[in-house]
Amino acid sequence: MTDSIINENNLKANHQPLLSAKSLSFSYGKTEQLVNTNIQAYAGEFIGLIGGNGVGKSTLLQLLLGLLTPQQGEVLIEGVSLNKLKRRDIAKQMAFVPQFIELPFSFSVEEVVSMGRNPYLGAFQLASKADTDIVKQAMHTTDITHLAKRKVNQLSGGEKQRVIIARSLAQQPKVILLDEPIASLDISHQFETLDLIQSLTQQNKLAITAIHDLNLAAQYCTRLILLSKNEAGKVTVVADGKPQAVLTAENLQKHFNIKADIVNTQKSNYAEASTTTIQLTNIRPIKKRT
Ligand SMILES: Nc1ncnc2c1ncn2[C@@H]1O[C@H](COP(=O)(O)OP(=O)(O)OP(=O)(O)O)[C@@H](O)[C@H]1O
Repeated sequence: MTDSIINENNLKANHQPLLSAKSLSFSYGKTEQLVNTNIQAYAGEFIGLIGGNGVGKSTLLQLLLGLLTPQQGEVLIEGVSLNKLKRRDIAKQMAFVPQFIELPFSFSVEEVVSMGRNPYLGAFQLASKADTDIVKQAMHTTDITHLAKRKVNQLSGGEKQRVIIARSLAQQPKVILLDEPIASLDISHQFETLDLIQSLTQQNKLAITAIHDLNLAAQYCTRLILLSKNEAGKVTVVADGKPQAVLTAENLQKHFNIKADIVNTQKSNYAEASTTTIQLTNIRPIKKRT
């Protein structure tokens, strides 16, 4: 067993999960979406939520945030059920970066990032110097200080994405949930955004992101959770672990309908240079029999 695995096991043995989903089942009306879904997620993890289109990744993120209510099961943050927490208390612990960004166009970047402080302010309470400093720091971390006075509707997709991440950082959350944050970004902004999320997890935050690019997921995420149909045809977590344990030939074939050559590699952009992962090359669809 390597040192990193021993450390990880110790970490999990000694700490309760930061966020956990217990036996979640959820239906949209009569349409069953997720069944008996269990997740235990820890501070410092960068978890990629993977699975085909329409499988339920966004739905699961909304359940974890408490924006959707499961018909069965519960979500707990630091052992406390979301049912027992007020919305603003959840917002102090968890922030969300949505798939489609709708920004109030007449606001400046600084004003939008300042909205991240709302859960901490009373109805007519003005922001304190401490609040302003947190907003400045969030803009600095996401490299948007130079955009502070610009109107958000004048920004590019990549810049808007950074504004939303800055707003989520201003919430000072322990957990950041992201729904395909790199989907509309060019390749350099994809790396930039993933680097940023990775640096947050290295500061002990928990990040869970829905992501379609399996190679970027394998390169950046410390753990992958695969949502798909199980043997009984019900959607749930069918694989959960390190990228090399989840992106197996069998899972690629069964849950993504692809074949690929699976190559062992190092996480070149990861703080621990010795961390290994896999890359998929020669990805090809499996031809359906006619
Ligand atoms: N508000 C809703 N009412 C009814 N059905 C919904 C609703 N939102 C999503 N669905 C359905 O639930 C299923 C899961 O959707 P969801 O958006 O969670 O999938 P996803 O894995 O995030 O998909 P994608 O990768 O395409 O973004 C889909 O079949 C979708 O049509």
